[in-house]
Amino acid sequence: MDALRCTDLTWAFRGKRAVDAVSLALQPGDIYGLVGRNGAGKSTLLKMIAGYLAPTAGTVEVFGEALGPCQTSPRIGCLIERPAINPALTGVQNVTVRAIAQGLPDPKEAAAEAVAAVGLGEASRDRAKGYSLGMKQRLGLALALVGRPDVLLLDEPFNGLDPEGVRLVRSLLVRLAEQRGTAIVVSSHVLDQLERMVTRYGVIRAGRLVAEMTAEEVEEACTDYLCVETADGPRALAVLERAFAEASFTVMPDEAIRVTGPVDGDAVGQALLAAAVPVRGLYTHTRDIEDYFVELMGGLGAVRQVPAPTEAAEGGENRG
Ligand SMILES: Nc1ncnc2c1ncn2[C@@H]1O[C@H](COP(=O)(O)OP(=O)(O)OP(=O)(O)O)[C@@H](O)[C@H]1O
Repeated sequence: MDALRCTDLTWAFRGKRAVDAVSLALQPGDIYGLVGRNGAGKSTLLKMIAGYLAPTAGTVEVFGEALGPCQTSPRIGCLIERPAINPALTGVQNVTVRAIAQGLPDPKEAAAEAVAAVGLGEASRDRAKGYSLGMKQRLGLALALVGRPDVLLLDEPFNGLDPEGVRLVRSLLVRLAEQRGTAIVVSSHVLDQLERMVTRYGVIRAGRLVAEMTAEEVEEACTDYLCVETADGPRALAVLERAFAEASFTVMPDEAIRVTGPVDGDAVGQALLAAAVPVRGLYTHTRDIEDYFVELMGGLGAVRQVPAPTEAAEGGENRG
């Protein structure tokens, strides 16, 4: 069963669709990266799923249970825009209040677990009014995590975090997905951070989900060619052309050979070694993921395009 399913989710304001018939589904353990330019509609989409904003049209289901407009689910934890923090309380008190509001059996223990997970440390006993941006962000994450939600919605979770915090949060999210099966939707402009944890991507452009792809598909799309550097270019080329008939080869002015097509680096190395061709270098040239997504946000490449919205969403009434 899907942990989260959105169908034709739409939010229109003064005739403009900030989110336009977005449908997506997450299995337990999925980490879904939402990518899009400023104003593309990522936060608005997350707010509707979280129950902060009533959709103009469309539905949200959590483990098969439909949520009404602006209905929050105890199975969803979220960090969207600025977290609601009481500055007069300490960090751990803020999280305890949230745990009590959720009716958790042992709110203090649940709060302690959440603040420990985000590495708030000693600061958790200080009043939140003195918190830095990064500490507020960690506290916001602890608020999202308390009660061990099955679905996490995180809007720019790396904002304000120092490099250590970024690493901690990233590995925490991967652990939650892998060990607890938490389904996570994460929007971020920090693409190289997303790249290290996301299992699937969704690209939002002008409110529409224009493309979806797996992490493997992105990796493949970002892998341009294999570069072989040898002292004997002509002989290396002859060996490779014989061994890999389906690949294409380009000899560069410095005699390096660029190989594109269905070829594995190890196999190339072994073929050259077997033919006693000395190899000086063998590496895969990859395109920067940021370049890839910038291109994608402006124009589609060879990825699975998401079909246009259904008629029901096109004519949807405001539910809120
Ligand atoms: N309360 C609101 N009233 C009117 N328009 C809004 C409101 N909230 C968002 N919008 C509009 O909806 C569109 C999507 O905004 P949203 O904040 O969801 O984008 P985003 O992808 O999260 O952007 P960013 O990356 O900058 O955070 C924008 O054009 C924005 O101006």
